Amino acid sequence: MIKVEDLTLTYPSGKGIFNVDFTVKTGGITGYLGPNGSGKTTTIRALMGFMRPDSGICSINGMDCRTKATQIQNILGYIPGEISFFDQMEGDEFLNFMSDMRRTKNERRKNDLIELLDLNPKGKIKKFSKGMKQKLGIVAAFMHDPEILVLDEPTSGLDPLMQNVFIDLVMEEKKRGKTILMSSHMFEEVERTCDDIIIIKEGKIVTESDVGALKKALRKSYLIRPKNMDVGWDIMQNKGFEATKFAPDIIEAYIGGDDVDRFIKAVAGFEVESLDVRHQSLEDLFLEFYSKGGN
Ligand SMILES: Nc1ncnc2c1ncn2[C@@H]1O[C@H](COP(=O)(O)OP(=O)(O)OP(=O)(O)O)[C@@H](O)[C@H]1O
Repeated sequence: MIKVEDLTLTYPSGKGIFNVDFTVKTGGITGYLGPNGSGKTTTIRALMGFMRPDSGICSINGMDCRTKATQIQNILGYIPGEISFFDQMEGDEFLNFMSDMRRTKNERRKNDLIELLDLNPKGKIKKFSKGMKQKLGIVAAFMHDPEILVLDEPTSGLDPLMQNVFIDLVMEEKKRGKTILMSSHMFEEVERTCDDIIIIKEGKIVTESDVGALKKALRKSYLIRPKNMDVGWDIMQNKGFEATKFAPDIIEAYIGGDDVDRFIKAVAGFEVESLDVRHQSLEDLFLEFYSKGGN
């Protein structure tokens, strides 16, 4: 279990994270989303024990991330947001170095991951492309088969094919009962893999929900192109529907499931050139949270 309790960590500039509080339950996978500079990496740095919080505690499987960082390393796989390796090392040398440091050797799993990601780990890391470095980071994080995974934008730099391979890998780990916290800007990857979603903005959590509940909150809207915009607009307003002007000649009306009949009767009251249904996607909802701070 990953537990972050009332965590505040401020930089001298006053930026940072404030009273951040969440739990990733054992066997669960939580997506950690937020705009650039919102505090995802800062939270993860505290979880890794790299930074001392001003207040609050974070723990992994009951071990304090500050004082038990070494013990935690043995059960943890971590992909940093910006991967910086020992550039002079060869890729496979780096993987051996990591295994030696953790005192774990699982050659078979390491080789399976290398094959899965289609990585050639030979050659100096400084000559690796961004995607190759990311793959090397993934192998290093997963090769000791850790029970906890903390992944900071794990698919950045991967091509779409590899992003899919990675998502499948994460799903496989989830089936095997791993506990995963994953920061991301990729809505699709979060939607496909996560049980729970946390959105952070300006250092504060603005929403925390399970994906099922978020999906239930998705609204349906209708795009109506009236023959006469003024007439259509007035009728929608007078009948009290929540509507916006999607385009100069198109009205977007947001209609709850129990209001459809009333809506159809209202639309029958004016001449309509076209009517389309628009399903709000999770991505639309996330973007709303990003821009408004969530409500
Ligand atoms: N080492 C640092 N020293 C001072 N300020 C920092 C430091 N690292 C981050 N910050 C500031 O803290 C805030 C949170 O940054 P953080 O890197 O945690 O955001 P993030 O959500 O991971 O962003 P991104 O999506 O861009 O990776 C930002 O305003 C950033 O400028």
